[in-house]
Amino acid sequence: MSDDSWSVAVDLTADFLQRPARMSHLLEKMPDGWDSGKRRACQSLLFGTVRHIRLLEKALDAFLKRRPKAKLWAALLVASWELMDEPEQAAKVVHHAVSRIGGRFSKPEKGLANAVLRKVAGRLPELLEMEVRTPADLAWRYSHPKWLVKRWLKQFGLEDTIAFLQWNQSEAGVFARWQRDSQELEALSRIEGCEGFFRLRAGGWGEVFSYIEEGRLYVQNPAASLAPRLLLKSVEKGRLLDLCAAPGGKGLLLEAEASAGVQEIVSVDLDGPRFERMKSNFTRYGAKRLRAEARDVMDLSPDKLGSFEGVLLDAPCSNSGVLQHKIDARWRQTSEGLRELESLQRGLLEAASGMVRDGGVLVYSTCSVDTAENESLVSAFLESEKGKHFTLESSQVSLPWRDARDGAGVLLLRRIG
Ligand SMILES: C[S@@+](CC[C@H](N)C(=O)[O-])C[C@H]1O[C@@H](n2cnc3c(N)ncnc32)[C@H](O)[C@@H]1O
Repeated sequence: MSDDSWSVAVDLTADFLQRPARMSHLLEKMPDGWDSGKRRACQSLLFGTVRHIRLLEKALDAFLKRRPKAKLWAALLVASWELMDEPEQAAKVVHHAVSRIGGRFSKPEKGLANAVLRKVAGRLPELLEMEVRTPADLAWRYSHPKWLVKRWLKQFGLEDTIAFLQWNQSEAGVFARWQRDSQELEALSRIEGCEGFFRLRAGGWGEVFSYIEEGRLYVQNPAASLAPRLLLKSVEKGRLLDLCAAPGGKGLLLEAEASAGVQEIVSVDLDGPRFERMKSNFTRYGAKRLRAEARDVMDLSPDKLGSFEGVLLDAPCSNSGVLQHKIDARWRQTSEGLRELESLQRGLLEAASGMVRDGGVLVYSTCSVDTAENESLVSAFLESEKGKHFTLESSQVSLPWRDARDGAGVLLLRRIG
């Protein structure tokens, strides 16, 4: 690993500690001229450190009277992640980290790093082997906010919550689906139980890259198929409405799998960069039946767009089902923010319901595993003035630790009058 990759990983970790920004935004700060090897090395250090941040902090805090200034603290965290990742290389890791720290910080700071990292190398295996059960212990062991752990303990119980936390801490796989002209590739292996989806083998990017660029292969988690496929089971002809659609992943699946009787799919999202990305995805993937409309779902009415046989609402959510690959998201949530989200989801569901024609179906979906954002939200809608025209026909939940794919909630409602 180059000193550059290490040093930039330290700077980006310090940035993250100051404000838990999205990882994708932090990665944009890597120097332009870097080759893929340097990028990969830096990203892997940053992701490992951020994913395990509370555990690494706990290991270090035990040997420090107070935390040092931000950049040195970040350097110690990155080095501690390396110790956790490669325990058998501890002596080498400490040696490299101390010499890099010596190149950036003062002599006493180098001395401090040397003393602390040697102790951390011994402490980390002990922490990893500890049996943890309380919300506070689970929170540091698996690096999640305590309030989220408590919430999940209430909903899933101890065993499943631990399995969920462990899932979030494991490295995310990459999955893909052929949009058109599928072919057998070494880099892609079939996934049992999820028709049409493939797992990308480690080191396989080189082989698939051109297919993605040409608009043939779409990177997508198998859980993303649940909502569009449930909708398509109920609609064989007419028009479909794809709400909260950008960047267009579920819309593209609708386009690829809808029967010939479906003439048009209207994909709606707010104007902005995500909408533009959706439009260019539709062009790149040659999606002829998809029409992108920049609109606010709250302002939709059948007067403008007509009504639809099938409506898919993929509501913005807490992302609790995709924390394995959105490793920063857990730190950007608050319980207050969740309540605001639930109220937005309720508003969007009510607005979406107005677009379904008599006898038609509405699929509500999120990438959250929380009942409050899925089943409970839909139950409350069914009790409301608008909801009394609908009945719940089916619902599915994808639980990552059980189903080995992203989490999701998918509920199908039918308009009965
Ligand atoms: C879960 S993402 C959608 C992912 C998308 N369905 C896909 O499969 O690629 C939620 C989307 O909701 C959109 N959104 C949020 N509020 C909206 C509103 N009032 N009107 C339209 N779109 C909205 C966001 O811009 C975001 O793109």
